Amino acid sequence: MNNGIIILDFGSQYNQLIARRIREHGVYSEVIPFNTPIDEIIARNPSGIILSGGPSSVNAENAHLIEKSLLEKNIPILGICYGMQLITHLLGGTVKKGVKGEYGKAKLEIQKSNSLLSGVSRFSTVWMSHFDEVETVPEGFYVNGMTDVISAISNESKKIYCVQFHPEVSHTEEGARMLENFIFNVCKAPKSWKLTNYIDETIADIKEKVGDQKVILGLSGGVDSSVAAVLIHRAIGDQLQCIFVDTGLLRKDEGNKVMENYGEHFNLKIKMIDASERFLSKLKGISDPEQKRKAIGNEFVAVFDEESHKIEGAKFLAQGTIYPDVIESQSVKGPSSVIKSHHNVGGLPEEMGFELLEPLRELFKDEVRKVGEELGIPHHLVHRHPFPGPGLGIRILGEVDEEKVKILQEADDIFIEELYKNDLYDKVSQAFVVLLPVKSVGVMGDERTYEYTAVVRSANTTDFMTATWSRLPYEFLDTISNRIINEVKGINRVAYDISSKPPATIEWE
Ligand SMILES: Nc1ncnc2c1ncn2[C@@H]1O[C@H](COP(=O)(O)OP(=O)(O)OP(=O)(O)O)[C@@H](O)[C@H]1O
Ligand SMILES: O=c1[nH]c(=O)c2[nH+]cn([C@@H]3O[C@H](COP(=O)(O)O)[C@@H](O)[C@H]3O)c2[nH]1
Ligand SMILES: NC(=O)CC[C@H](N)C(=O)O
Ligand SMILES: [Mg+2]
Repeated sequence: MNNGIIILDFGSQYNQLIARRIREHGVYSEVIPFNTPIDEIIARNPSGIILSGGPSSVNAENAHLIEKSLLEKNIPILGICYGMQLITHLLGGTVKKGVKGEYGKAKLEIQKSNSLLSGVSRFSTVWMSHFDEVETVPEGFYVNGMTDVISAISNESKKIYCVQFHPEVSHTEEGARMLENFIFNVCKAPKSWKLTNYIDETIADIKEKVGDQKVILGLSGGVDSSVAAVLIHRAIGDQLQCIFVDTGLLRKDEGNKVMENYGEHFNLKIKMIDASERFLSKLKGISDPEQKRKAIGNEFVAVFDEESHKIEGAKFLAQGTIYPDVIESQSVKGPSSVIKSHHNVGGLPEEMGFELLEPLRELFKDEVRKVGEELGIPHHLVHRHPFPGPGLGIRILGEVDEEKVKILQEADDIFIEELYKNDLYDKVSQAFVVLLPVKSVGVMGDERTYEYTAVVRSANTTDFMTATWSRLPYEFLDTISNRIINEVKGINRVAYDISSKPPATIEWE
């Protein structure tokens, strides 16, 4: 990571965003746990270190602390929110509980500019989320800016800068400039993060690591596994064997499309396993969402395990793990409650006996897409909406059977086709149809009908943690509804989901 920017993770929700913003400037950045030993941090030779925000309070008994000596290594430091409070606390200033805290927008007034705030207007809007506040600043520090509280302080000779607001979120008007000032003016970080270099280096690494052994990979046709497959194929060609499991719960014609797009076009060796009967029989009689997810997840592991051991001499298991998956699994944010059990190959048991190969584990999703495009994967494939492992199994509410799968595939296909036709697909983050186990009365051609209800769902989001429903044009919704009701036998009513996340979730189960 030589010369990149290290972000010490104290549990803020925005850490990934900071890293992405920095990488967008061509500077490498990574998020590591706050309690990483100092030697390890120094060994990475960072150009600068950012101490993130976090839920803890510096005065609390079990506060997340670091050794003060990290602030004395002559490496530029930026403390954000909790990071500012921590620096203040460690260097002899004081932090107290605020009276009401500041949440959301606040007005920042700059009183004394510095290298971090250079070029920032005297008054600007910043975004806050804190309760504690700095009461007195450490010796040698100046107050550079105020909201209702002390909001920017620094000690320029020590190259330590602190802000109480979050420069990484877009609601902080001049936040981008501040981060840019930090990485270039203060840290003098080199612009050495280029995806083309990453591709070349990764291909060389894979070649060296794999030698003349075989690699297997679960290919879903989704973005991550497909980009991983094409990248690995570049490195080792036919030593890569892909396994594509047709769970019977995929979108219309998905199997053929995967074989065509990646088998024919990219010459990947793909073994397609038709396991639809196995999955459908395991789902018989189950209508509880969590039980369905578990049943599908277990069957997936069973099928994958059997098939992978049929491939002689396979030593490596490749996965499309990406950086957010890595950060989420190591974050300090304790265990959160289980809303849904997500399943994917990341959940494959360790005792399968393969060595892991994860060539995308340092990349964010938008970077994975760029790598895909560099490798020649067409735009519409690398910009596909995510599709969950359990597939249509969790979009058919209640018990799943073959007939319902067919009905849903047809309806979903119409929706997606129309989104592309109307140039809307890339404007929404995830769109699909859900089939309800609810029948209602309708009238078609003077005949009474009694059929299922379909719900059209489209969400806009950047991180899939929060989302709003897409404001699709009425005329467009009208087209969808007409086409689905007229063309799909079994559906006589269409509803549009206008719930945001939270409190709803994107999927219905
Ligand atoms: N039908 C399938 N056959 C083989 N492997 C699969 C299948 N479905 C999922 N997987 C494996 O599970 C992993 C996780 O799935 P996930 O949906 O998170 O990622 P993805 O499908 O690669 O990308 P995206 O997030 O764009 O859908 C995939 O990378 C793939 O290795
Ligand atoms: O690979 C996956 N395996 C799963 O089991 C799974 N469940 C939900 N999702 C996807 O996660 C995102 C957030 O979904 P929710 O708002 O419904 O929790 C959305 O993009 C969902 O499609 C899954 N992806
Ligand atoms: N967002 C933050 O980093 C908050 C810091 C600290 N927990 C506070 O409430 O002041
Ligand atoms: Mg997927």
